[in-house]
Amino acid sequence: MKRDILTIAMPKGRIMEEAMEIWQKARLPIPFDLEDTRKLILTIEGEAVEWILAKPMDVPTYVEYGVADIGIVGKDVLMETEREVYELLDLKISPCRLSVAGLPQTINHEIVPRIASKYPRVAEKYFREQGKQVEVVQLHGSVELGPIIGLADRIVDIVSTGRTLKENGLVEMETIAHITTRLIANQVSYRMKQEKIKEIIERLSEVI
Ligand SMILES: Nc1ncnc2c1ncn2[C@@H]1O[C@H](COP(=O)(O)OP(=O)(O)OP(=O)(O)O)[C@@H](O)[C@H]1O
Ligand SMILES: O=P(O)(O)OC[C@H]1O[C@H](OP(=O)(O)OP(=O)(O)O)[C@H](O)[C@@H]1O
Repeated sequence: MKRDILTIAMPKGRIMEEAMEIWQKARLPIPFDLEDTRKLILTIEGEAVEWILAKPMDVPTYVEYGVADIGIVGKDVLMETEREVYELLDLKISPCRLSVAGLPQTINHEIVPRIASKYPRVAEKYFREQGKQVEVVQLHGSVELGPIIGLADRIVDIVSTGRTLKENGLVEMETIAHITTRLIANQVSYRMKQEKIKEIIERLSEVI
């Protein structure tokens, strides 16, 4: 942890685009060279702030280990990674849901159905709590392929507009959780850098 600098873990991709909008509205500083850069650590002139550009699934890891003081991350990732971090604020951006989906009207002949997912822990926990035994196969993307190519009976994945399911002939069967993006903090940073972090929370709260 850097004493005098607040380090923010920002996920590259769709969350960053929306997060930048509320960051701007909240009059919080943003690095200039964000659009066209391969840099992974960005500083802001005149501000005691730096951004780490991270893969979404890695954001809670950086924050738990204290290499980032705060982070922006989807609730889906928090549920999957189960990291020891404080969840401070619901930014209410990138809304979607984590759902079970599959081919319509399939009769499950398998005693232990196979579930493909980018979220193996969430999937296992969900079916276990239902008293159902399943085999979970982890994929890293294009999860909707699973049932179509015969790898899995069902999937557990993000659904937003439903377009990906529809265009691949799948239907949403059960909703596991409604998801939005959260502001998280390292537990020690939250105490040591309370003033800076509280100011960010206040400013963001005004524009959410
Ligand atoms: N289709 C979607 N619509 C809205 N929000 C989404 C959608 N898909 C994912 N999200 C939310 O945005 C977060 C980041 O998604 P994104 O697609 O940028 O990353 P990713 O595909 O998990 O990461 P990567 O492909 O870089 O490993 C997810 O964790 C989820 O909270
Ligand atoms: O309901 P929709 O609006 O169609 O959105 C859902 C899709 O968006 C995400 O995929 P992403 O674009 O991140 O690609 P991925 O398959 O590589 O994860 C998610 O995994 C679904 O596939």
